[in-house]
Amino acid sequence: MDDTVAQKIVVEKNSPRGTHFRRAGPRQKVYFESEEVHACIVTCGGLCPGLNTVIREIVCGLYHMYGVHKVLGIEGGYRGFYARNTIPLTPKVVNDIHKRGGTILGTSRGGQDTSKIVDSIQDRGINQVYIIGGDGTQKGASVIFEEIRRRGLKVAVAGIPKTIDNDIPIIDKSFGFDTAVEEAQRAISAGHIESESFENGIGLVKLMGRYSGFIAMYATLASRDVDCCLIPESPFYLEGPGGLFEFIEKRLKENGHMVIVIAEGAGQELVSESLRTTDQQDASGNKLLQDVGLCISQKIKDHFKRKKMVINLKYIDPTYMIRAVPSNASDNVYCTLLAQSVIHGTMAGYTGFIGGPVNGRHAYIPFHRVLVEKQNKVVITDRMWARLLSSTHQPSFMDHKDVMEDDTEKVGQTLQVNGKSHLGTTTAKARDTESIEEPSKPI
Ligand SMILES: Nc1ncnc2c1ncn2[C@@H]1O[C@H](COP(=O)(O)OP(=O)(O)OP(=O)(O)O)[C@@H](O)[C@H]1O
Ligand SMILES: O=P(O)(O)OC[C@H]1O[C@](O)(CO)[C@@H](O)[C@@H]1O
Repeated sequence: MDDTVAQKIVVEKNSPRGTHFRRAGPRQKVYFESEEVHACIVTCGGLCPGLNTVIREIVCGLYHMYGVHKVLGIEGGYRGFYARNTIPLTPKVVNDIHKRGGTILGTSRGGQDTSKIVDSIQDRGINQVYIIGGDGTQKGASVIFEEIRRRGLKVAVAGIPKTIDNDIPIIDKSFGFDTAVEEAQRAISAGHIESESFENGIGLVKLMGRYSGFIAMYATLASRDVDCCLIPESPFYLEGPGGLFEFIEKRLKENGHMVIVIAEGAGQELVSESLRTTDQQDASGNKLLQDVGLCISQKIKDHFKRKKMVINLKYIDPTYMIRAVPSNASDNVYCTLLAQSVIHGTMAGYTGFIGGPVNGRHAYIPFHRVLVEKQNKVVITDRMWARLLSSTHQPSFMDHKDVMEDDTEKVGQTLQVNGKSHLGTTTAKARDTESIEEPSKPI
């Protein structure tokens, strides 16, 4: 391991930075030293509350804590490295950006040409690259890191995980998630008010969550207005005993109205063949999902029409309203911690890692560790889902399908779900900070 890029500075034992680094051992008492740090920041993938806050804190942290004055913003995602302009970022430029949603840099999907990206990094004399984005983005970051290593460049690459769906593995939580849950409640509240105001009113609210139902689950638990929450991890069925239609009839009879929350990736198998376009992908190769909310709305309407029962169903899709809002107070604090932790890691000479909290402690996790892990998902035999079921009293739909097999380690644990016992599984993910390997130093 060559530390030529690092200048050895002994950190004051009692300084906050000293405390921060002591946890991970003496090698971290080494700061990044090149002639001059020249950093760049890029955001890729979908929007997420808090993107601007992270950008702001990287710029201000580098400037104020490390005297770094050269920070470039790459416009429009990965392709911006070679196809767009750059924006010089200073504390003055970014001062107020955390109050706005979106990203001042712009973002995109697709357009990952590693060779051209690294050429651009090399040509511009950049020696620190901060990459903010979801799992696709971090795969791209890992490839960029490998190419930089192959070329023998003294450039640090650091990833800041972003996904509103909260499905990045290993880390405790992704930024923007709290804000998304809070904003989702506004939509749920609208659905509740609409449903209450009409005879047999049904508010159907679609929330984000392509493969994991965290937003739907937490928004349901937080709001208490939801009668039924449907997520990708919990298959459900419509007709017959224990099915969704039967439950809707029961709730309408009892209360005269109800609210259903559905995550965008739930019940995709119920979307009719004609609507399904399995081969369609976005520019990054992600499968495009059909609007399950619209589809289920129609199926509910058809069902009650057949039964000659009048219902008033209001479908609410707040997807982009939720993603586009500025981050709330707790996410702003969290974004600050994330950004500072990552720049400390990079200035300490680390590269090829994503930064994030693991069991409440900030960790630097090598790209290869994150990329081999499966997406974080709601475990429907875990306590949180059981809590939701007992809060909504919805059917578990477990009569119909067996509990989804999860390839995480199974721990014998019996849970009461809808009055029935089920063998529980808990996620035994690599959550132990000690087990996380050290990321590399720039060569
Ligand atoms: N396997 C991969 N290898 C290299 N680059 C990738 C890979 N997958 C995605 N990318 C690139 O990463 C960028 C973002 O990817 P993607 O659109 O999948 O969003 P994401 O980072 O997963 O965020 P979100 O959670 O919002 O979907 C794109 O520019 C895409 O080309
Ligand atoms: O419409 P876009 O911008 O491609 O993004 C949609 C996707 O992005 C996410 O918000 C984050 O991955 C998903 O929940 C959603 O399916």
